[in-house]
Amino acid sequence: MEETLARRRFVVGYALAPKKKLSFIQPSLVGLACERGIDLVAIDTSRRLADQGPYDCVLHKFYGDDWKAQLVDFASQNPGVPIVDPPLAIQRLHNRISMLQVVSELEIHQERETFGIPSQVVIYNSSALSNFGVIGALRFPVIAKPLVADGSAKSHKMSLVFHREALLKLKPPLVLQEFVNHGGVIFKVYVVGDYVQCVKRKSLPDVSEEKLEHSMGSVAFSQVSNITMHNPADAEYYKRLDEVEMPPLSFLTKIASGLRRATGLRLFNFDIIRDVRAGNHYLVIDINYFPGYAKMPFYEKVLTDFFWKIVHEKKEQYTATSVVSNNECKHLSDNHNKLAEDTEEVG
Ligand SMILES: Nc1ncnc2c1ncn2[C@@H]1O[C@H](COP(=O)(O)OP(=O)(O)OP(=O)(O)O)[C@@H](O)[C@H]1O
Ligand SMILES: O=P(O)(O)O[C@H]1[C@H](OP(=O)(O)O)[C@@H](OP(=O)(O)O)[C@@H](O)[C@@H](O)[C@@H]1OP(=O)(O)O
Ligand SMILES: [Mg+2]
Ligand SMILES: [Mg+2]
Repeated sequence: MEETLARRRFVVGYALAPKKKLSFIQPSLVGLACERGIDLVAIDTSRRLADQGPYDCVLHKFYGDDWKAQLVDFASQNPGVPIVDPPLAIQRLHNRISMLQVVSELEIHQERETFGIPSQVVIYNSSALSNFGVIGALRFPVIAKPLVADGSAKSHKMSLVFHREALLKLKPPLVLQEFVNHGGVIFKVYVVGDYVQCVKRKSLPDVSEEKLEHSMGSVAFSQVSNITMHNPADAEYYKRLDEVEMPPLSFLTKIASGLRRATGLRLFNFDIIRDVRAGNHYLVIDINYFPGYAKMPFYEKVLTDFFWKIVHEKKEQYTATSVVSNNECKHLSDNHNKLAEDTEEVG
């Protein structure tokens, strides 16, 4: 028997929204995983999950009560198959208060660096926006963020608010979080199981006392740090960004492991900024489930290694039986390439 035929293959079933599928399921990832014996197979979310498979792992960024019930049903029938990640664990990130609560609870020992979260208050109704007892302790400017962070476009719509009066036009429920000057650079820390990688991204510029005094009302913005295409007009900024020192990886790894343990999540990133007033104090401002990994250097290898570990941890209980040779991996990758091109032409 040929060696390739004798090798056991594994199936990772994925349930992702169309946009996420397009960005994450790249031919380069599908091809590499295939070479390592792992087939990435789309789950048909219009059919019962428990009727599909067999899978060695279920990967998902998909929401709703029906989907949660499907996962529970699937888990009861396939107790050995890991679900990445459990809906209950993900849910904690859908509220910007419970999301950061977990950071405040971490106990990490690091010689030089310290970390925390910005001061913030939660506002459930409009009357609280004019209640000095509620907002009196906040220092302006503040960022108003929707309380819910469920991945909808609405949940990313924010405003930088310079003065108390400008709060009145905001629509609760929201979180008012103190804006911390951080040199216009944000660090995005990608976590994939026990792997951690940090990248620098553009952020909002610092607000000086003078600017605060002369600024009126508020400024709306959305997903500033998601810009990967550099505008040539910003050449000077990106030159400076290149030179910005990263936080020590050992420090970020400790935070990442702490968050992994506390939340039970394996796929997430967190945004962290360095307070310009105290060069070694950091603030975690956001945590995202299953972020845009395709923007992370070497994502194919990192994710393939992760899938490999997950399916091998469970290999005693395997049920999937598909057998594909390396030549077929090439076909699979080519087909995905074709699919991606077709989709691009359509879109
Ligand atoms: N407390 C803060 N102090 C300074 N800047 C902040 C603060 N909170 C947010 N920002 C800036 O606003 C941006 C958006 O905030 P945040 O990351 O909370 O939003 P998001 O929509 O959840 O982002 P993502 O696209 O990463 O999910 C940050 O990337 C950062 O540039
Ligand atoms: O769109 P991208 O692939 O870039 O990924 C973004 C991801 O969108 P998607 O899951 O719809 O793809 C966002 O998730 P939701 O909050 O909207 O759920 C959020 O995690 C962003 O932080 C990600 O960007 P990154 O932080 O990695 O730069
Ligand atoms: Mg963010
Ligand atoms: Mg976010």
